[in-house]
Amino acid sequence: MSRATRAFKVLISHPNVPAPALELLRSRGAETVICQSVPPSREEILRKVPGVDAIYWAHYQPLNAAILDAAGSQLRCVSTMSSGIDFVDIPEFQRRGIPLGHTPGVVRNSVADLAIGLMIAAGRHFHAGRTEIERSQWKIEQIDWMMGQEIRDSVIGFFGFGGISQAIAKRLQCWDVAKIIYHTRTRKENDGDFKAEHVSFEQLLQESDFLVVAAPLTNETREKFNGKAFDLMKRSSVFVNVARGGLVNQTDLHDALTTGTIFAAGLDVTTPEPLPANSPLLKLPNCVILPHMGTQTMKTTIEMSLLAANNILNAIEGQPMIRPAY
Ligand SMILES: O=C(O)C(=O)CO
Repeated sequence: MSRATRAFKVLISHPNVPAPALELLRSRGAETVICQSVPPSREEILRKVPGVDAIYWAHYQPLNAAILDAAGSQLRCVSTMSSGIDFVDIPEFQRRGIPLGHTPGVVRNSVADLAIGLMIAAGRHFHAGRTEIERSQWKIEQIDWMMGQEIRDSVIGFFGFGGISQAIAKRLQCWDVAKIIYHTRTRKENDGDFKAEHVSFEQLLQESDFLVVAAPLTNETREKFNGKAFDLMKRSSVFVNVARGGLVNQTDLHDALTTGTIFAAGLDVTTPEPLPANSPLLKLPNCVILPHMGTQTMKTTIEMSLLAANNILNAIEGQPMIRPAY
C-alpha cells in the first residue's frame, strides 16, 4: 500500500506528463495543478505556480528565480523530467536551499540506441542516400558511390563517460571496435569494465574515428567543439552529439563538414531548438539531424516521469531525492 502523505500541491508544467506519474503523485496525497499550454506558456506557469509545494518541470525552458519567486516561500522542492539541467539556475536553488531533482540514469539506454543509430546513419550516408533517390541520382553502378565509415576496427571516442557513454560502450563490446577512448576531467574508476582508456582532449580529437559527445553543457564545455577542435580531428571522422547543441560551435561545424575537415556528423541536439527549417546545416549531405528525440520512447519517458515524481515525493516526505541535482 502506498504511504499516505498530508495533502500537498504540485504544479505540473506540461499537460502530457504520463498518467502513471500523475497517479503516483495523487496516490500519495498530491493535488496536481496541470498547465495546459503546449508548448508550455510562461504566463500560464506564473499564473498557476503561486502557493504550490512542489514543481514538476517537464520541459526545457529556463527554471530560475522568477519561477521560484512566483511560487512563494512555501515551495519545498522541484524536479525536472530531464537528465540535463543546463536550463536551471542551480546557484539560485542552492542559495535558497530548495531541493532540486532530475532524471539521469533512466535515459541512458534510449539515448545510447539513438547515438549508435546516428553513428551509422552519419557514417554510412543515410541522409545523402535518401536525397539521391529523391533526385533520381541512384548511382549504384559506380563502385565508389556512397562510400562510408564502418564501426568495425574503429577507434570510438567519448567526450564524457557517464551513463550514456557507458551504455554505448557496453553495446559496442560486440562490434569488433579497435579501441574505446574517452575524455573526462578525471579518470572513471570503472572504465576497465568497458576496456576504455582515459585520454587527453587532444588525443580524443586526434585518435577517434567516431567521436560521440555525451556530456553536460556547462561553462567549461560550452563550444568545446569549435574550429580548433575540428581541425585536430581525422578527415575520415564521424562526429555525433546527443548531449546539448551548446557544446558545439555550429558555424565551425558547418565549415568542418563543407571543407572535408571531418567526414560527417550526426546530431540529435542543436542550437537553437527547434532548429529553423532554413538552417544551413540541413542543406549538408553529410549531416544527419534529428529533433532532440534521444529519450522519445514510451518506456524511457514513463521511467523519467516516475523518477521525477519519486524525487518530489521523497523530498515532500523528508527523504533525500533519488537523483538530486546538487
Ligand atoms: O533528458 C534530457 O536532458 C534530454 O535531453 C533528453 O534527450
